[in-house]
Amino acid sequence: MKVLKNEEMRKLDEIAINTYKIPGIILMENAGISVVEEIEKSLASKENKKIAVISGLGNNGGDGFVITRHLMNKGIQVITYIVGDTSMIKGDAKINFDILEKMKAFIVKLESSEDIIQFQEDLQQYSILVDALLGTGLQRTVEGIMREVILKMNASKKEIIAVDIPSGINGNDGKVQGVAVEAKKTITFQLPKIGNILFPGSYYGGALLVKNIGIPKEAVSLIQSKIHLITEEVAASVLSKRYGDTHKGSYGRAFIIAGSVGMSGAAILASKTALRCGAGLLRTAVPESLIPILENQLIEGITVPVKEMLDKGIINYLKEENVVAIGPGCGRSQEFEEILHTVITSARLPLVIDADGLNLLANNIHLLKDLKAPCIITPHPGEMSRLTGLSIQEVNDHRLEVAKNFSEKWGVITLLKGARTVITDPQGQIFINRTGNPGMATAGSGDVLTGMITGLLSQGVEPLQAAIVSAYLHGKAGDRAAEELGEYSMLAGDIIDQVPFVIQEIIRA
Ligand SMILES: NC(=O)C1=CN([C@@H]2O[C@H](COP(=O)(O)OP(=O)(O)OC[C@H]3O[C@@H](n4cnc5c(N)ncnc54)[C@H](OP(=O)(O)O)[C@@H]3O)[C@@H](O)[C@H]2O)[C@@H](O)CC1
Ligand SMILES: Nc1ncnc2c1ncn2[C@@H]1O[C@H](COP(=O)(O)OP(=O)(O)O)[C@@H](O)[C@H]1O
Ligand SMILES: [K+]
Repeated sequence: MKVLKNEEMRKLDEIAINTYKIPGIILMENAGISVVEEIEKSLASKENKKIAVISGLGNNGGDGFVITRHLMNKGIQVITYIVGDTSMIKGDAKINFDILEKMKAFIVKLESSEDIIQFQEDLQQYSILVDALLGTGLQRTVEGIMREVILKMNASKKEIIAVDIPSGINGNDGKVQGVAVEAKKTITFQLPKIGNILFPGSYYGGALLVKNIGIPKEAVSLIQSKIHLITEEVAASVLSKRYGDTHKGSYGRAFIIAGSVGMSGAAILASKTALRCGAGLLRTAVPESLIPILENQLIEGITVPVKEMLDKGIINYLKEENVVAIGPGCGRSQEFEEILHTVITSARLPLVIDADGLNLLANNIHLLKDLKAPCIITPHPGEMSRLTGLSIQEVNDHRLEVAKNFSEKWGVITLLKGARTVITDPQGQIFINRTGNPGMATAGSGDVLTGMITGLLSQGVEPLQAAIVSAYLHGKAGDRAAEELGEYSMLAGDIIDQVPFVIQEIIRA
């Protein structure tokens, strides 16, 4: 699903209105009605049915006027607050404002500090507040009366439903422009905006619902956005049912180079996951001293000593494999550095580089120019900072751009981990993942992700798809683990335990 910037959403509205001749007021009507449906759902469980719709002067406020009208028609008690000088309302919003006046709707204007004192008192009587102050037209830091109104709405602790995007959140990047509404749910129109998806905007928005407002599919296809939200349908298109007449060889051979003394767990986690994600055959190369531990923990996989790889020739050793992953828990030994160097510059099979593999790479980033095969790197922000020389703060502040620039510069698929993992390719495409939770911020969960990507690549899944689907699957398995065990207690191994159920769920859907 495409994710839009404010300007792109405006362009889409324009195409619908100018090319497809759908009057803007119809789009506004549909937008308002779609929010009313959600208000009714929230209202069903409440005794107090009184609602406040809090509108601005733009089209987001216009949606609010439509919402008021429909709630009135349904016999629901509703009061509209308007922030600012109502003589400034124009266009479709003005038409809807005039209708409300004719309907003798209860309208309160908020223009001064005294009005705010009364507003704060009033808020206690409502069951739901509808936030229709600012949408994709947010231009600058929110100040003055508008800021006061938002602060009072938040302080009221009432359930807030946001129209399109929580007011104060920048649709282009999810950042708070001074202050923002904290909503329980947000109904966004036609397609999500970046600010609905990325943090902190996503946190402020609560549950996100995307509602169609009648813009034709063809119009959507005219918008050239390169940013996509990863959906279950994408995962389902990759994780198809297996064909009956297949065998172990049909699902490929995966090779994982991982582990060091004190970090055998990383090798085990990645390996187990690759098998759970369907790899036909798996070999894991670890330092010799770890072999007994792996043999004990991973009976389905084959374990080989790293030294044997070096003795027999790294490339020769990998010639039957379909994918090689390097890095989880491998430390920064010279042996691994040599393997990484050779694999990057000479191996002709898909490559996944994670964790210490990335730390080793950071010392010698130019090796990537000699890649002979598709490569996926899976840094967390700390590793990305080492790879790029940017600070962690800079990486986190510009997650999409940082990952995109890295992919374009080095010709790799970049999977930048964290809350809202971002995947980018050398063509400038950006995919954002919404699954997952803070319970996954636990040692080893990154190793599980590497195992997933490796398992899918072994089965011939295209590298970009493997990265996208793994991020989705990983987060979804993490969400199930959090549901069962809680975010505090879940461990990386618990994510693996959920993988079979998640895959089955996706295949059956
Ligand atoms: N046909 C369509 O296009 C459809 C659009 N739809 C809806 O329209 C929304 C976009 O509407 P929009 O473009 O009118 O902008 P909107 O979010 O209402 O904000 C503009 C107003 O806010 C003000 N303002 C800005 N920043 C401010 C600040 N920091 N602090 C204070 N004020 C600030 C700005 O004032 P000005 O800058 O002019 O002084 C102006 O008054 C979109 O999110 C969706 O809900 C749907 O109905 C579907 C059809
Ligand atoms: N708050 C969060 N929301 C969603 N996913 C998260 C969150 N915190 C961590 N994760 C995911 O957990 C994984 C952690 O990986 P990583 O930092 O490499 O851990 P480790 O090195 O311990 O294995 C990543 O896939 C990351 O996206
Ligand atoms: K809003």
